[in-house]
Amino acid sequence: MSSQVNGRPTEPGGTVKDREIAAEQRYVDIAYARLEEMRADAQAMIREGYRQSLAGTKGSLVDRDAMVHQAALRAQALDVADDGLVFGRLDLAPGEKPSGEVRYVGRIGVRTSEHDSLVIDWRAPAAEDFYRATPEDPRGVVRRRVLHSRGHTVVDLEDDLLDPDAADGMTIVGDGAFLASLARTREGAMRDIVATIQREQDEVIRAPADGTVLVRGAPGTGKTAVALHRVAYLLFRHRRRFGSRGVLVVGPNRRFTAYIERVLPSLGEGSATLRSLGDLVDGVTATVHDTPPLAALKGSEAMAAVLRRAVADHAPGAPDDLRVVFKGVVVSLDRPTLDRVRGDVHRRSRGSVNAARRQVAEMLLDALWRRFTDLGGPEAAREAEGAEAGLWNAILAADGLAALDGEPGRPAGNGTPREQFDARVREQREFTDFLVAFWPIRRPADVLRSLGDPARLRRAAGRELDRDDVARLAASWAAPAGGDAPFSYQDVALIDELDALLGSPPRPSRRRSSAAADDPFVVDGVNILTGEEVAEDDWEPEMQELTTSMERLERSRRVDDGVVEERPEYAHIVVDEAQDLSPMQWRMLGRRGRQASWTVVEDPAQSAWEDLAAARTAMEAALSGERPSSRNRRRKPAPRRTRHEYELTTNYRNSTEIAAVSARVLARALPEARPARAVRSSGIAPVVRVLAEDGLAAAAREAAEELLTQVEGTIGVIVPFHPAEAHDEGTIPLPHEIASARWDAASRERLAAGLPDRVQVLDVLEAKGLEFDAAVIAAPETVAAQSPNGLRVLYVAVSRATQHLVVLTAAPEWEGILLSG
Ligand SMILES: Nc1ncnc2c1ncn2[C@@H]1O[C@H](COP(=O)(O)OP(=O)(O)OP(=O)(O)O)[C@@H](O)[C@H]1O
Repeated sequence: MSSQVNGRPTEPGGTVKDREIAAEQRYVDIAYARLEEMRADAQAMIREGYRQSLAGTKGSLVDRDAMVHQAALRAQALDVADDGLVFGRLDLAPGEKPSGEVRYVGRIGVRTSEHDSLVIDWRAPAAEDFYRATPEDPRGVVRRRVLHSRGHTVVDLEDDLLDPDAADGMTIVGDGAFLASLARTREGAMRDIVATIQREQDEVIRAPADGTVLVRGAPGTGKTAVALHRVAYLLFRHRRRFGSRGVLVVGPNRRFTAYIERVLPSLGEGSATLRSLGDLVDGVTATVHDTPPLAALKGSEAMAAVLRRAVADHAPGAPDDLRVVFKGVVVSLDRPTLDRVRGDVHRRSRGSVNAARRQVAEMLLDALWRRFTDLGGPEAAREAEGAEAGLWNAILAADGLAALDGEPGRPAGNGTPREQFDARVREQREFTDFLVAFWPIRRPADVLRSLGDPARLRRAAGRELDRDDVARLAASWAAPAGGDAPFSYQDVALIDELDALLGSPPRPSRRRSSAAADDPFVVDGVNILTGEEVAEDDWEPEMQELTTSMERLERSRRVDDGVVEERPEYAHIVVDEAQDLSPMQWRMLGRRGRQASWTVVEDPAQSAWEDLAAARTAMEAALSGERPSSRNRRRKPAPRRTRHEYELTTNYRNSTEIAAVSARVLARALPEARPARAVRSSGIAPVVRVLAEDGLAAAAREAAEELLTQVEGTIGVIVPFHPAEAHDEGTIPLPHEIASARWDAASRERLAAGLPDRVQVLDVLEAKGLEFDAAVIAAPETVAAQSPNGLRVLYVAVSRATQHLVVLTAAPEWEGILLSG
């Protein structure tokens, strides 16, 4: 970036820069005054909306809803623009206007009451030059000026002279404020970068809205920042398309989503949905990470087939014989027959097991009828009925009473013998009770937990899992004493897969009780075949029309008893840290974006994933809108949608000193990879301390305390991952497992006890995507040995800090590895 310093005093009490700042302040004041008027207009509109609602007609309620909603959005956008409304100015080369046009760029567009532009929205086409112009390609821009403000006050300026030949008498001021802004203190939450978006970043932000935008870049190159600004851009430019069907932003974990959650609102966008991979399924929350080997197992696509078989197994507690009586004949189905019925239903029911109870009822009746005819059918029934009537008549005669009416064995009622059979069997409570127990409505989370039973998991394992796999998986889902096993991030994708296999139960709806009064499948007010609630006559359909759009949305996403009623689909999905998604997680995302366009940002060098190729195949399937299927695993690749690929090359996070350390780790992890270019030197050398293994935790705390006196912002203490996975007795833990066992939750809590909030103690997997002013890395040797891609995990850890890096190791060779390569 070219800039010239020019701060010479010109007159008493002021510099050139002061004068320029004062001039810009006058303009900014005018823009704020107009913003205030626009705010007053929006408030007036909200009041008008409520006034109309008092008129009370149905039509006016709908109008009110729309008007208040629009006005509230507007008021919200105007509020976020309040801080740093104007941040850029472009002076264009003389063209139609002899002195050249001046454009101001800001967080939102502001026009005068006569509709002349005062400030251009940063996402508008006219603002593009602000981010794209360079001295090599000035695009008609002579001078680009960045205004740094605090609240409504302009505090600094920085100019780039892009076309010196056209800069006739123009003042150029600046002192590297951009680089200075990179060194600013981090406050624990990510901030927007609208004022300083760089050209290569802007190209990604404004990339075409269709197909897939794939962005790669090393740590700190702004991938996350760019992805979020792209969301704001897409919602601004294609509001109708993306605003109505929604944009989903997915991050790796909750710590990360908390870190980035302020960026979109600060850009005036509250409408995108931000979720971590652990919260994508309504009603389920991941609270733990699996160890890398267990995550690899749970995340592999083979689990799709395992889960399909698990769903086809009998439900826990399902009865294994059915007995009904027809005309005195006991007809029963044994376990093998019931298994056959179950298998047939699963083969025929397409993707909605929970909705298949009607089919089950029909197939059970078929099987019962076959069994009945095998037993002699109507003939046997006649005989049985005859014997029964004979017995009764004998009893009656003994009491001196008349014999029973009717001929034994004659069909009672109408219809064919089969129809009569069906009607009689259906009426029997034994049959309906059996149906409910044999084919219960199953909740995905329960099915997953049921696989904590090794015998059940073994039945589902097929060739996909060996004995060891079964034991490890079952142990992770088995209920510990006093509760349920917590769900992990990978479990959530499995639950979503199960949800897709089970399908929603038939939608509860209401109908008139009179229609259902004599229906034998209505048990306790619910039709057990359709799931319909049979209501009394108090249902008022007109009430539905009085709900607002928000209430309708709420209801459509309602979670009913743990069964996800409706999985939302989005128009655009942003996936951050995409290199770490497992195939099963890609399948989960794919279900939410079959028609979506995508922005995928990743750094393969930071991937903890072992089988990246399998994850790539699953990613391609998700991006192409392919319907994932476990039956048809050798699927034809779907036609690829348009793809735009970008690479970001400048590291805005790390000082050059820290970047050198991370480049050394990268060279070991992936010798062929290229590190990004860091642009800011801090003069602060990274530190490596060699200590005894058992002194590492105490040293980490000491280092954090020391750093508290050196930086004003955040400090991350990044420790090895603690293996939560249960070990079989007799298994000898590997040395790194012994070492990492020191970093369990209790020791981490001890480490953090009493330290201020700006110190965070977290494990290497949680550190992904985060940023701190100072980072303390404990035991790099353990991190590197913990998983096959441990060096890449370490690469993530050492690239988190902006200013200070302190590494504590018990392995002396790591001093050389990190400091001299
Ligand atoms: N153009 C820019 N102007 C100012 N700051 C920027 C710019 N681009 C990026 N940054 C800052 O650099 C830091 C790193 O950005 P970000 O977290 O988006 O990088 P990343 O590529 O996603 O990193 P990682 O791969 O480690 O997750 C953030 O503090 C971000 O605000």
